[in-house]
Amino acid sequence: MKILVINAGSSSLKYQLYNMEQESMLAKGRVERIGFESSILVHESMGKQEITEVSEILDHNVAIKKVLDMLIHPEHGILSSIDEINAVGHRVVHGGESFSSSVLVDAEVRQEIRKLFDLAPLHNPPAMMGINAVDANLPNVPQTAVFDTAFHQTMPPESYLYPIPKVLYTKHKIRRYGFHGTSHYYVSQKAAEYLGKPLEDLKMITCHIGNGGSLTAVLNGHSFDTSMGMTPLEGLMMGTRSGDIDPAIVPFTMAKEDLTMSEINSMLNKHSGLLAISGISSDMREIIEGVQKGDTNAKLAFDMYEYRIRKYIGSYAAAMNGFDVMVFTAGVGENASYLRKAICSNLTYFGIELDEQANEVRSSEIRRITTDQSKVTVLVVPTNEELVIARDTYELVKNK
Ligand SMILES: Nc1ncnc2c1ncn2[C@@H]1O[C@H](COP(=O)(O)OP(=O)(O)O)[C@@H](O)[C@H]1O
Ligand SMILES: CC(=O)OP(=O)(O)O
Ligand SMILES: [Mg+2]
Repeated sequence: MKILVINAGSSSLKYQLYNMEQESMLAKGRVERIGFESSILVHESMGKQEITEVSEILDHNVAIKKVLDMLIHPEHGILSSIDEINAVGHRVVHGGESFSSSVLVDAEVRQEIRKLFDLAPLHNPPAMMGINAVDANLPNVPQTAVFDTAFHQTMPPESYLYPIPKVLYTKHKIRRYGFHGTSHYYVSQKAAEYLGKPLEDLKMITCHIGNGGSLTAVLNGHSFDTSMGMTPLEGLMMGTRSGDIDPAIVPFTMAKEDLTMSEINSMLNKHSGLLAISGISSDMREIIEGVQKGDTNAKLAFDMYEYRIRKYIGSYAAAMNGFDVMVFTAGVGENASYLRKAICSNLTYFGIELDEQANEVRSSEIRRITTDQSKVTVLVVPTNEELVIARDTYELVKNK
């Protein structure tokens, strides 16, 4: 069975094609700058050369059409016909309280995803566009929705409620949902498997640090608390997102700077975080380069970023009354040994003893970066959200 996995963003679309019998990836790629004149499609079929195509891709419908054309391209493709695609799985960021597991997309599911546009204006509309685009181009193929929020539906009310009037929860569902759940789920499973211990017996902190970042306290295999909130803005300092700030800053700044709601939203989501403090970039690679060159703004940005991660680790240690395992994952977590070292070197109170040599190893494999004596085991676990989406999709469609 062949499954296409789609992760649609507002102006981008990432995809992977899987053969589920072997769980092997057949092709992957991304479309960037959808809606612009010069959109970019980067495609790679396994065993063939990567190809980059620049053209005008005005919407997600055209993007999907281009991806399908590329999959059957005589030179760069991997399929002889698009009829070989048996199902399509979508990453849907916000599932609200309606979904605690992945589902087949039907009319009801569509309506629920649409209802959640309000809560995830940057993420759910493009996912819906992706679903509609697949409908238009592959009308008879079953589609599934895999939610970032699903794994976090096990959080207890003391974790997910905000201390504000309760009517806001009952009326508008204002609460913590948490995101990157597919990744937190995957890496926690992998970590337990690697250590040969039942996940149910472990207290784990998973650190998904990419462009967006979140930490999760995984208690006995379930999400107990997580740093992102009603939206993916809360929690850690991120590439361009502020993370936690005093909520009073919002009305204060709106008044002082005469900003609209959409302007303040854009400021906190797109013009804050590493980018704002460093004045250089939202990309951790460039921040670390800046630090190493002696740039003081880059250093301040790095220190704030690291300190805020460490504070969350401390609070989740308190939340679970200790922890046995900590996992680093996603673009920054998997690659930035410099950041991992800064974090771990300042957590010796918890009995973390970094193995500096192991920390510097570059690999795409799961690995331990603490010594044998370390009280807490720290691992680097490459995440694979697309594989989880493919597996869930396979489970949902295989007997249909
Ligand atoms: N070698 C590296 N060192 C430090 N940071 C890196 C490295 N490689 C990638 N990154 C960081 O990973 C981030 C992207 O992470 P990723 O998980 O792919 O994000 P997203 O899925 O949110 O787009 C980049 O912004 C970059 O800062
Ligand atoms: C939910 C979220 O923040 O996703 P990403 O990290 O991909 O932006
Ligand atoms: Mg990501």
